[in-house]
Amino acid sequence: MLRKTKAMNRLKVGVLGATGAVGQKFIRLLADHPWFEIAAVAASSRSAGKPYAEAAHWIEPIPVPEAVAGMTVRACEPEALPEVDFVFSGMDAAVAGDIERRFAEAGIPVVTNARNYRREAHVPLLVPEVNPDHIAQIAHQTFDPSGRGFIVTNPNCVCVPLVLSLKPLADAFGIDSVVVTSMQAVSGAGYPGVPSLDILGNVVPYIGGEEEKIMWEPLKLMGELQADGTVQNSTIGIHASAYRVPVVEGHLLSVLVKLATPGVSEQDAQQAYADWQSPLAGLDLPSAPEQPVLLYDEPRFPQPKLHAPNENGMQVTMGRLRKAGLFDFAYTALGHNTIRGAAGGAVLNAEMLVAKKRIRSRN
Ligand SMILES: NC(=O)C1=CN([C@@H]2O[C@H](COP(=O)(O)OP(=O)(O)OC[C@H]3O[C@@H](n4cnc5c(N)ncnc54)[C@H](OP(=O)(O)O)[C@@H]3O)[C@@H](O)[C@H]2O)C=CC1
Ligand SMILES: N[C@@H](CC(=O)OP(=O)(O)O)C(=O)O
Repeated sequence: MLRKTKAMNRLKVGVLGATGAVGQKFIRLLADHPWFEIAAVAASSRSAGKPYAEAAHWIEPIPVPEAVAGMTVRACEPEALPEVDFVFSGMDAAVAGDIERRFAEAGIPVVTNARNYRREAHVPLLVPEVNPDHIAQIAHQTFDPSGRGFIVTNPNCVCVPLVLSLKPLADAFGIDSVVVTSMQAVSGAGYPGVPSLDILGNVVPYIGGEEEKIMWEPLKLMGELQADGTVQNSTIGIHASAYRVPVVEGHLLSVLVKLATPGVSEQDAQQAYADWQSPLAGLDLPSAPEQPVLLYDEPRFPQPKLHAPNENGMQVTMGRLRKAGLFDFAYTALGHNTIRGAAGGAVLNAEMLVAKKRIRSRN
């Protein structure tokens, strides 16, 4: 259930990569969205021309939404989606770069989950509760001289719970360094993903390319926007180790943090979480969680099975905040990887872009 918000004429959206694991999550989240209406679904030439329900190997635990099931899948080309106001992208990163650029050049805003443009100098890497000011980077993009078309990205699915859980500490005390170990759900690898013989009853201590993203993306997310539209990356030191574990949904993180302020007590740290205010409060965005970060007292919490679905999968949960020997604090954090860390994060980004009047109806 989305939050009830003020009624508006729904914007027409296209979903690129609509048949994939993330694409299906978009379809599910958008099926009853109060601001957005799915006008078109698109995927590779393997799927184009087929009814959506036939082209997609549907893995969501609800039936394919009726309004989408019979839609004909289109090619991922701007000319094939003339009626859309903007597109979401859940395309394979191997092809997303060129295709997303073509949509932006054609004047169609792209809100993407793929990794291709995250490091681009003028492309926002956005978590709206953490760096909403980075939206101003859009004005410096050169994809479309008219300024209508642009690209906004959401981060890697580990980085979302990492930066959201660090943010209250960063605002109150500053952060010197972080060591994070991620225990990542199999759904992060898409479908069919990790072979069952590799992951059942097992842990795989390597996910290709993941640690590099976890060590870099938070620096941009927590960096400072400059007048020329670039971001001066944060200088926080981050070390990451990424593990694949036999969990279906929810990436669990073990985090060690050294603060920039000495002598912070456990009570002060807890108070920082209690006092922290989301910059989204009052914006009335349909997918925004009431409480973006929830810190549990119960030492057995959070757990992926119990808490990844909190607030429709959009809340980051934390627990076991405690003093830690060589560092200042240790804690556990959890985020729903395919919702908050992927499609849901992108939908929230689009809602923020609508609220900031960066996305509008093209008619
Ligand atoms: N799974 C996750 O938790 C997360 C995934 N991501 C990113 O999201 C993206 C999608 O991931 P996921 O859904 O798991 O991947 P899938 O492999 O399940 O889906 C890929 C999608 O891309 C489409 N596609 C493939 N080739 C082309 C092409 N040449 N032209 C147009 N469309 C094409 C596929 O269409 P078709 O069905 O026709 O082949 C399909 O719709 C990736 O970039 C991934 O890195 C990011 C964060 C988390
Ligand atoms: N690598 C992530 C999913 C993913 O595709 O991430 P990214 O969007 O950063 O490439 C995982 O396995 O859980």
